[in-house]
Amino acid sequence: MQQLIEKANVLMEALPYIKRFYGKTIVIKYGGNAMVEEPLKEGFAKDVILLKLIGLNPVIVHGGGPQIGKVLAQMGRKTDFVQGMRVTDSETMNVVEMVLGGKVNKEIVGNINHFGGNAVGLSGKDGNLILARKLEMKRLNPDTLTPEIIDVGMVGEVEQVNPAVLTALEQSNFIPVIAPVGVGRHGETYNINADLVAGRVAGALRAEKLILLTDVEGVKDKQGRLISTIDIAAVNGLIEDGTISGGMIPKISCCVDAVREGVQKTHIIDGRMEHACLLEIFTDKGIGTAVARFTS
Ligand SMILES: Nc1ncnc2c1ncn2[C@@H]1O[C@H](COP(=O)(O)OP(=O)(O)O)[C@@H](O)[C@H]1O
Ligand SMILES: CC(=O)N[C@@H](CCC(=O)OP(=O)(O)O)C(=O)O
Repeated sequence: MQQLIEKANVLMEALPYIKRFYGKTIVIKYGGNAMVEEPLKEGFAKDVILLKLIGLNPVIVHGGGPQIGKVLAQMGRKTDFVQGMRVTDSETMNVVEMVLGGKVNKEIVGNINHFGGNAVGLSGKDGNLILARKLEMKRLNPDTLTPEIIDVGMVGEVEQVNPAVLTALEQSNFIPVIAPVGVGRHGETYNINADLVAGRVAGALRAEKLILLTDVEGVKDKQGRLISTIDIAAVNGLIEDGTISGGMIPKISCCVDAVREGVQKTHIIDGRMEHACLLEIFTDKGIGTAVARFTS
């Protein structure tokens, strides 16, 4: 009997959050282990279905870097990364589009639909969702110490998000699953980092939340302890003093951009944990690191 009451208490803990987030958009960047391990894949699909059925509006943006890397390796092609971006020539672009828009996207859509949801896969080309331009990447020349532009090929940055197709899908109760491929003004195809796409989609939709699933607990301090909240005003300092480095820099920067565009709260959470999204959204403590405007 006690156990049953505890179950009811757990459900009741979610009540104020369901009320608060009812009808609101939650953008989730799906990637890392959560997209590889079977129980986590199933758990994620079910979490998304639950969110939709209780009246939230989940929008999924997925990654797939390791999956692209695997196919390129099988083809005997090597890839280079510059500042976390895959150098993308036209043949690599074809593989990226095939893997992200094909296999990876359809597997996620298939899983959500298999467990009872109603997902639709799309890339940034569909409905002109993600208008992109070539990313101008700069670095300091180590010999001359002058800034120079490095050509990373068909790597794009988001110029504009046109959310009409997402609004139409929401009105028909579909769950959109977006591959991070963009289209240029002349119809060219761009490979875009998935975190950046998720941040801009969340901004364009004025989402209530942006959740980035990664393979660490969240943002950690120099002693390796989880930082549970970060004000956007503190982010630059944490980068400058070396607390935040490497792959965490683009992640937290995209959280800051999303907050500036009107997203209420962003979260970097551990996708290795089962039901990570539900634990973040529906519990008092939440998990991972919340990045937002905590002071006015
Ligand atoms: N302060 C920090 N807290 C947590 N991780 C950090 C921090 N600074 C750098 N990192 C690095 O950032 C990585 C996450 O970025 P990345 O590997 O690009 O994630 P993903 O593959 O999920 O997109 C962590 O594995 C860690 O090595
Ligand atoms: C330009 C660029 O690097 N694009 C990424 C797109 C996929 C991605 O971002 O996947 P993850 O989130 O799994 O890293 C790539 O080619 O790997």
